Amino acid sequence: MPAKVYSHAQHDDVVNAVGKHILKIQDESLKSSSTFKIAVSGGSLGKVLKQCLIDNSSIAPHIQWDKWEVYFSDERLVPLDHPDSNYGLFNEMVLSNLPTNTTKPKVNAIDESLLTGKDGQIASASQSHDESIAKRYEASLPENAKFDLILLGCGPDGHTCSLFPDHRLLKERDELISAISDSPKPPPRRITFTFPVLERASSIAFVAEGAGKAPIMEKIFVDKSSQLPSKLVNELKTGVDVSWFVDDSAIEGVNVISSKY
Ligand SMILES: O=C1O[C@H](COP(=O)(O)O)[C@@H](O)[C@H](O)[C@H]1O
Repeated sequence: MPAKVYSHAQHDDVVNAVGKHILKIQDESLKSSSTFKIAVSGGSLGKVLKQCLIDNSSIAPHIQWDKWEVYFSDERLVPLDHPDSNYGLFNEMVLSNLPTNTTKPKVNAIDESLLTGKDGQIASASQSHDESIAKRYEASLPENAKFDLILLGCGPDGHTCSLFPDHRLLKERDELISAISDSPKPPPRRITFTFPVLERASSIAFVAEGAGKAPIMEKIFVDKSSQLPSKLVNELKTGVDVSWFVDDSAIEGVNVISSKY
C-alpha cells in the first residue's frame, strides 16, 4: 500500500487535516475496542497536536479523551518535566490545556523513578540501565504492541522516532523498545519504538512542514536507493496505512503526488 501524501498551502489547513484524520481513526477504532491506542512523537508535532486537539473547535469536542491510551514513539531519558522530554511537551501542549471537567487520557510515560537525576541527562547511567528503562516501557505497551495510530515526525536527516539513518537500531528485530545512547540529535540518550512496533500498527501518520523539509522529502519519495528511516516506514510490507500530512513548501519541487485531505 503506497504512502498517501496530503498537502495544504496553509499551516492551519494541515492542522485541520491532521485533526480530522485522528478523529476518523479514533472513531473507527472505538467501534471494535473500548480504548483508542495512540502513540505520539515529540518535536514540531507537539504544537500541531495542541492546535488540532485543543484549539480546533470542530475537532476538540469530538475527542473521547477518557478512551485514549497515549504512548510515546520515542522518549529522551530526562526527567518528565525537563524541556527535552517528549512527555513534558505533550503535557505542556495538550494535557495541561484540557478543560477541567475532562476525564484525562491514560498516558504511559517512562518510569521516572528509574531516572536518577533531576536536572537533565543522568551522568551515572549506563547502557544496561537504559535498557532496563526500555524494557519497563516495553512491558507497558498495548497487547501485541498494536497501535491504532502512531503519529510521527520526520527530522531533516530523515530520522523518525529515535531511529536515525544508518543506525544499528534500524535492523533491531528482537526488542520492541530499544535504548540508544548515541543519538546524533541531542540529547544522546533515548528510548525508541523499533520497526517491529511500527509494522504492527493499523495506521501511521507523519506530519512534516516547512521548506527545510523539502530536500529530505525528495530523498524519501524520489530517491529509490535511499534507506532513510522515514522511507523504510513508507515501505512497510505489513499492510499499515501510512499517510503524510505536509504543507506545500515541504514538497515544493519534489515529484510526489499529493491531494487535499
Ligand atoms: O528528536 C526528535 O525528532 C523527531 C522529529 O522532530 P521534528 O521537530 O523535526 O518534527 C521527533 O519526531 C521525535 O519524536 C523527537 O524525539
